[in-house]
Amino acid sequence: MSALKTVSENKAFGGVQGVYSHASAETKTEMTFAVFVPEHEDGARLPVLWYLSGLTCTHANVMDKGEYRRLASELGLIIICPDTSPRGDAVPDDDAYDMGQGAGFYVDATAEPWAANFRMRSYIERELPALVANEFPADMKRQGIFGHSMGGHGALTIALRNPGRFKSVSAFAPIVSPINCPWGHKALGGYLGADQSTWRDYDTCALIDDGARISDILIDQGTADQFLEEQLKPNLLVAACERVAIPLTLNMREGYDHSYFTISTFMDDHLRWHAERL
Ligand SMILES: N[C@@H](CCC(=O)N[C@@H](CS)C(=O)NCC(=O)O)C(=O)O
Repeated sequence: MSALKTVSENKAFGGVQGVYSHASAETKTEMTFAVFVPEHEDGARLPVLWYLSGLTCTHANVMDKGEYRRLASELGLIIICPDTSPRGDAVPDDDAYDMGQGAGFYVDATAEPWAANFRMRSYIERELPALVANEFPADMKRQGIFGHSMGGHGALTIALRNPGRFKSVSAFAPIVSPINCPWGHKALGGYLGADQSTWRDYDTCALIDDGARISDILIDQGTADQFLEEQLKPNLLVAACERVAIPLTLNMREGYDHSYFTISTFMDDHLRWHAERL
C-alpha cells in the first residue's frame, strides 16, 4: 500500500497539479506537499525541481501564486513544493511568525522544545526525496533546487551540503547569512542553541567560507524588498562567492518587493536556468 495520500489532483496545462500527504518519520507528523507533473510519455522520467518556501508559507503559496505551471509543462519539469515546518496541535509553536510552525528554517533542531519534530533538514534531504523517487516519474539524477527568502536559504544550504546531487541552484530574495541577521539569530539560536559554531552548517556564506562549493548561482532580488537591508544582505553572498570564484548572477530588480508578485514575474527566468542545467 502506498505511503502517500492524495489530497487533490487537478489537470493543468496538460499535466497534473497534485497535493499529497504522508506520515513523516522525521517530523512525526502528517506532512503535506504539492507536486506538478507535466504531461509525459508512459515510462518517461522527468527532471525534478524542488521549491522551498519562505516564512509563514505552506506548500500552497507558490502553488497558488508562483505561476510556474505553463512553463514547467513546456520544459517538462516536475515541481515539488514542500511545507515549511511540521504542524499540528501537538507540535510546539511560537506566537511570532518567524519561529515554530511555518518557520522551520530547514534545520534539524537540537534544542528543546523543537528537537522532536523540527527535522526539516532530514525531511527535505532524505525522507521526501525517497518518497518522491518511489511515487512519481522522477529522474533523481536530474535534480535542481530553488526557493524564496527562508526557502532560498534552504535551497542554497542544502545544495552546498549535498555536492553532486543538485545540478542547478537559484533563489528569490534569499536569506544568505542567518549568522548575520535577526531572523537567523532567533531561529538558529532557538533551534540549535547559543553555540554559533553549530550554526555554520546552516549559513550559506559560512558553508562557502568553510569549503563547500557549487557550480553557479542565480538570484533575483527586488530593490524595494522590505527585508533587504536588515535580513537578506545579498552583498554578503557576493563577497563570499568572489572570495572563492563561484559564479553568481545577482539581478537587482528595481522597484520589486518581497512578495509573490516579484516571484511570479521572474519565475520563468528561474525555470529556464534550471532546465538548461538539468
Ligand atoms: N508576515 C510577515 C512577512 C512574512 C513574509 O513576507 N513571508 C514571505 C516569505 S519570507 C511569504 O512568502 N509570505 C507568504 C505570501 O506572500 O504568500 C510580515 O507581515 O512582516
